[in-house]
Amino acid sequence: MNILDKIVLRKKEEVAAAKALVSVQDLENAVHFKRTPHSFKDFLLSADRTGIIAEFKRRSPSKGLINGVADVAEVTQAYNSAGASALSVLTDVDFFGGKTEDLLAARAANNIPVLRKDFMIDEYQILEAKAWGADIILLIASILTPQQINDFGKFAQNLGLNVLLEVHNLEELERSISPNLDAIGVNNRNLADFTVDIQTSFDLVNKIPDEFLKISESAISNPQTIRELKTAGFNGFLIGENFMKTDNPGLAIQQFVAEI
Ligand SMILES: O=P(O)(O)OC[C@@H](O)[C@@H](O)c1c[nH]c2ccccc12
Repeated sequence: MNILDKIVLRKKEEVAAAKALVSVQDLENAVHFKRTPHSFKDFLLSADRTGIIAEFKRRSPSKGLINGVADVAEVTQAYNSAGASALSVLTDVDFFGGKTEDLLAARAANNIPVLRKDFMIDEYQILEAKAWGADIILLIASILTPQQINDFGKFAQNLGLNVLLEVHNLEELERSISPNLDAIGVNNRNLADFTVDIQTSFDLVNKIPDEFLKISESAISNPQTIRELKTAGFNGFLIGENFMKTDNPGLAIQQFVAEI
């Protein structure tokens, strides 16, 4: 069993436990449930912003502890001030050290799109994302059937949420394309074995239909890479560790942006 299989198994238990504690009605009654989500596209393509989706990530299965002290409101506000187009906040507890409160805190502190970064396997989690104030959800092709991607995408868009589909190879991309998506992200990290290769993005960019926003995800640590990815056709760049591993992620993004 690879790490992704383990995460999904644990996620099923977590979702079952959450459902027993908080009803769908409770989620629908949350204040954020009524807010209109920001448009991912507007912020990604805005000339005033950088296209960077800056991630708050405490730890990961591949890297272990990345940052045990960072404050989510402080860091996400600094990401925002430096020109991030969106924020990505991990809500997975057991493998990434995230929590619901992190998403709520990032939402409260910022007026730009926030991605709920988690392993979505059930519509209930999409309702949670909406109730917690997220604007974007992630669907990971390698853990979902094409039918689920289509259904979850439609369900999320009906709630006004933006949908980011993550793929890692051509086969996943071709089988997962659906009209109910806003953006397609190429993950440079293979979640099954953690190998990283930025070339994955360059190989797949021209296979993504132009109606979707194009995002390159993971292992980006160099401003020069952003320029190359832009030239290749990418609109967005998901960056976590490169900022989070420093003792001042806000300063790290500021210096990075100055060099783009
Ligand atoms: O920290 P990095 O290498 O900059 O990567 C960020 C982001 O792409 C990565 O955290 C990620 C991409 N897809 C995911 C799915 C689940 C959890 C995490 C991820």
